[in-house]
Amino acid sequence: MKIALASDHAGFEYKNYIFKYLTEKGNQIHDFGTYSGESVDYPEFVHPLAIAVENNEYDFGILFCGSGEGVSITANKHSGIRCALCWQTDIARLARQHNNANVLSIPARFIAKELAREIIDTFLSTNFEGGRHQLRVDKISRW
Ligand SMILES: O=C(CO)[C@H](O)[C@H](O)[C@H](O)COP(=O)(O)O
Repeated sequence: MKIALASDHAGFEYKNYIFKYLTEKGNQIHDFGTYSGESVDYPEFVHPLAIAVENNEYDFGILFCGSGEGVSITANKHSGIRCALCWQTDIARLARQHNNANVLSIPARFIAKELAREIIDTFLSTNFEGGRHQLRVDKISRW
């Protein structure tokens, strides 16, 4: 799978951990930054990832910040992005099954790295159910 990653400083450590994990599993990963723990502004890293995912250059995007909120709010400004903030595996599963989410947001300051990994595995391995959910997803951007 082709997966794009991005974070701010608060999500930097988790992004690096997940980059290594997903690369070792055989995925093609692109890191849109940030590239250090120095304080940065998350929109600068989220917008380029969102544009690339929207252009189908990647199968999915995964974002990391302290609460997961800022990166999620930013990503969802792009009409082709459905970014889901997930702190439990069941929420990640439903984000794919019901919402066809194409970007996942991880609250790095609120969950353990191991749980983040499980959430990401669930998100990437769950398919969209379509059907009644497709009608709803279509109405998100066509209102
Ligand atoms: O956008 C956020 C808050 O909803 C993210 O959690 C950021 O990572 C956070 O705002 C960064 O805070 P900091 O005090 O500048 O490290």
